Amino acid sequence: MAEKIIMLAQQRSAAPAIPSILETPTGLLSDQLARPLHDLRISVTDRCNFRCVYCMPKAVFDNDYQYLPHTSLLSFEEITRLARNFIAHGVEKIRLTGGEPLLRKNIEKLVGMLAELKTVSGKPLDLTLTTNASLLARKAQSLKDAGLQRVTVSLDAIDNTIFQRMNDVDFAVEDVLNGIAVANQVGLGPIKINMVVKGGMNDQQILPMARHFKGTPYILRFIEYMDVGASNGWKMDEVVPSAEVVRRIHQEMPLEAIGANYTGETAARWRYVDGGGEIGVISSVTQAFCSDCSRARLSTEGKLYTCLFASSGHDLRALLREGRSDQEISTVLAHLWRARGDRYSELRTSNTDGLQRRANKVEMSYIGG
Ligand SMILES: Nc1nc2c(ncn2[C@@H]2O[C@H](COP(=O)(O)OP(=O)(O)OP(=O)(O)O)[C@@H](O)[C@H]2O)c(=O)[nH]1
Ligand SMILES: C[S@@+](CC[C@H](N)C(=O)[O-])C[C@H]1O[C@@H](n2cnc3c(N)ncnc32)[C@H](O)[C@@H]1O
Ligand code: SF4
Ligand code: SF4
Repeated sequence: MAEKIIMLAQQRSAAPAIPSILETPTGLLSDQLARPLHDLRISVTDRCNFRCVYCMPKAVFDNDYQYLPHTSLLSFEEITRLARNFIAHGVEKIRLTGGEPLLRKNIEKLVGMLAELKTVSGKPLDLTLTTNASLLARKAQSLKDAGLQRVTVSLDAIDNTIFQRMNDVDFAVEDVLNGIAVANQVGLGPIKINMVVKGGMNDQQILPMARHFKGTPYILRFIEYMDVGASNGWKMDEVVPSAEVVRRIHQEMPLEAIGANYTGETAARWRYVDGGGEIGVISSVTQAFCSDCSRARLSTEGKLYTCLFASSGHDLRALLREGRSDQEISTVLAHLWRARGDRYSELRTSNTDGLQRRANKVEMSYIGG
């Protein structure tokens, strides 16, 4: 397979109409929908110590669940080598995720290795990590020292009973808040707080969460519950549209829309009219943002996925372990990105029933959220 892709890419790049990737001045790529490759999300483990009902429900992720064996995982050296190849094609942001990334042993070492890489234009990477914060208070300082720039923390409720119902392992809100405070103190900000809103589970927490974080340095973002993977039993009627989230908050704490920080940002931004800071809404179900999607995902075992909702990936680990050169790996990446036409969420909007039947969508804990 890899052989075929390399040959195909070489044939293509030999044709006069398509410049070879080595001739591309900045190494920047564009896919079938003219989207650049800008953001690489790396899943460093498929394991987690939470069992969030919308992500790793206990009924599926039980004691018999087969996680990947350690030998399947990419080593830190392999991750860094692939990251360098992605960066050569224009990646400027790397997010470490999972599963719970802070469960990966010596994660600080990987952060240190990635922090040394520079973008094509010579700037430092935007190096960040998404975490449930269970180990954040303990690790924040060493992550900062290793070169991590910022963190995003998931928190689905400010009410302890509701939060514990969401994480399903009795983890306390107070401990997440402590992790956030320590991360902020050591300089891992600006910190974003991600809340997945699942209708009937935690939507009554929209206002309490907004009240809690208003006027703090933290940016709260509400995420529409998505049909990722095949185990969360997703139903459209459990999605609370972002427009409803904004309506509820605006009624009590007036909001106004503000522009995006950058093209392809997942969140639409709103600020409090009274100067109390900003919130974001991530409307991947009701207002899909595929048209600007510049995100590639590297799974725990080294497969490249060009969409969060893909059912298969491309085995980059095999290339590494077969002893391929950086030039060959780079050629494969270029070929795969140029062939990319994914826009699952946009298609879902127009055909929910049909897409629900897509088989074997990968789990978010495996591909990285
Ligand atoms: N459908 C879809 N959802 C996504 C995608 N990327 C992120 N999300 C959702 O948005 C959530 C927030 O993602 P983050 O990684 O915090 O967002 P981000 O926009 O990369 O964050 P910043 O770097 O801080 O701007 C994720 O947990 C997913 O639920 C995507 O490519 N497609
Ligand atoms: C998969 S987790 C991995 C990182 C870390 N364990 C955490 O929870 O922050 C990354 C993000 O994906 C989000 N997520 C997981 N399942 C989701 C779903 N079905 N719909 C929307 N967001 C989801 C989580 O809320 C979290 O913010
Ligand atoms: S959302 Fe994050 S914390 Fe929750 S189960 Fe998934 S990987 Fe774990
Ligand atoms: S559904 Fe796929 S193409 Fe659309 S924004 Fe998400 S990852 Fe990107």
